[in-house]
Amino acid sequence: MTGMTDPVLRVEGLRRCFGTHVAVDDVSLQIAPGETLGLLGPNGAGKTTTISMIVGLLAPDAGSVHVAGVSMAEHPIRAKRSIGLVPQDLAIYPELSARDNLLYFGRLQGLSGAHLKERVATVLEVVGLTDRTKGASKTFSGGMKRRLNIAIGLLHEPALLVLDEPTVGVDPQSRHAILTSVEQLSTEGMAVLYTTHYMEEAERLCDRIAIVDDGAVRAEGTREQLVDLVGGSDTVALTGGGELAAAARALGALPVVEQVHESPTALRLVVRREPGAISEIVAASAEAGMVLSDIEITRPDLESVFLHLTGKALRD
Ligand SMILES: Nc1ncnc2c1ncn2[C@@H]1O[C@H](COP(=O)(O)OP(=O)(O)OP(=O)(O)O)[C@@H](O)[C@H]1O
Repeated sequence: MTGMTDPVLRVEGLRRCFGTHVAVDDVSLQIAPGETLGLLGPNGAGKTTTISMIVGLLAPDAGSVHVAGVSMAEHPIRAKRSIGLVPQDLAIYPELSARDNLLYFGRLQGLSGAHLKERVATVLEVVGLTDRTKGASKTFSGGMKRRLNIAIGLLHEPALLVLDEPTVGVDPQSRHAILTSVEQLSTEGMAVLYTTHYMEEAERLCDRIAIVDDGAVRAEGTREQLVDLVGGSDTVALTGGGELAAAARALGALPVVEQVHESPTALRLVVRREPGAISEIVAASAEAGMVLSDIEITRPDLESVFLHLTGKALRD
C-alpha cells in the first residue's frame, strides 16, 4: 500500500553500462504526486537511458525503480500500468486519424466502451487536438503528432507521466500547447518526469530539477536552490576577434574571474559579482589584443549553474 505522501516514483542507485561506457551512474530520484521533476542535461548526458530503465524498457545493471510502490524488477506489468511514456520517437499509425489512433491504443491497454470514448475525448482536450480528430495523422505537423503521442500516453490515467524531450523539433504553437498540458496535468496531481536540454522549459515547468551530465546527477533542487550554488557569480560572454587565446589567459589570471571557456569567436567567463569587475575584464581583454564586438552579462540561471557544475554549456 502507498500512502498519500509516498512518492509516485522512487529510483535508487540506478546504473547502466554499455560495454565499458558508464551511461548512467548511481542515479537516485523521487517524485511526489503533483510534482514535476526535470532532468536537465545536454545530449548524451544519459537522460534517455535513465528513462528507459525507469519505464522498464531497459534492465539496470544496478539499482531499483518503484512506481506507485510497485517494484519494476519484481512486478513489471503492474509497475508499467502506472506509467504514461511519451518517447522521443513517435509511435502512432500515420494512416489513422487522431481519434482512431487513440481508440486503437486504448483498446490495447484494455479500455473499452463508454469509458474509452470518454478517455479519448478527455486526452484530446488536454493536448488541444479536439478540433483535429479527423483526417489521417500523417497530415499533422511534427508538433501535433507529438501531442497525439502525449494523448496516447495519458489514456490509461497513469500516476506518472514520463516525457523524453517532448518539444524537440516542434513548432512554437505545439510547444506552447505541450507545456500548458503538462502544467495542467501537474495541477491535477500527476507526477511528471520531464527531460530536456532547454533551460527555459525546466525553469517554467519543474518544481525540482536534477542536473545531469556524464550519466550522473550533479545537483538537484528547486531553481532557487540550484542558482544559490553559483552564489554571487555572473556569466559574462565576450564576443569578438583578435587574440582570443591571449585574452583567455589574461582573464583567467584576474582574481574576479572564476572560470574561462574559450570558443573560436567568444570567451565565456564565470565572474564574481564585484564593483568594477566588468571594466577590469574589458580592459584586460583589450590589452591582450582581443577586439570586442559584444559583451553580454547574464545573472545566474540554470545555464550558469550547469556551467559552474560541469564546466560545459548545456547546448554545446
Ligand atoms: N544502446 C546503446 N549502446 C551503446 N551506447 C549507448 C546506447 N544507448 C546510449 N548509449 C550511450 O550512452 C550515453 C547516454 O545516452 P542517452 O541517450 O541516455 O543520453 P541523452 O541524455 O538522452 O541524450 P539524447 O538527448 O541525445 O538522447 C551516450 O554516450 C550514448 O552514446
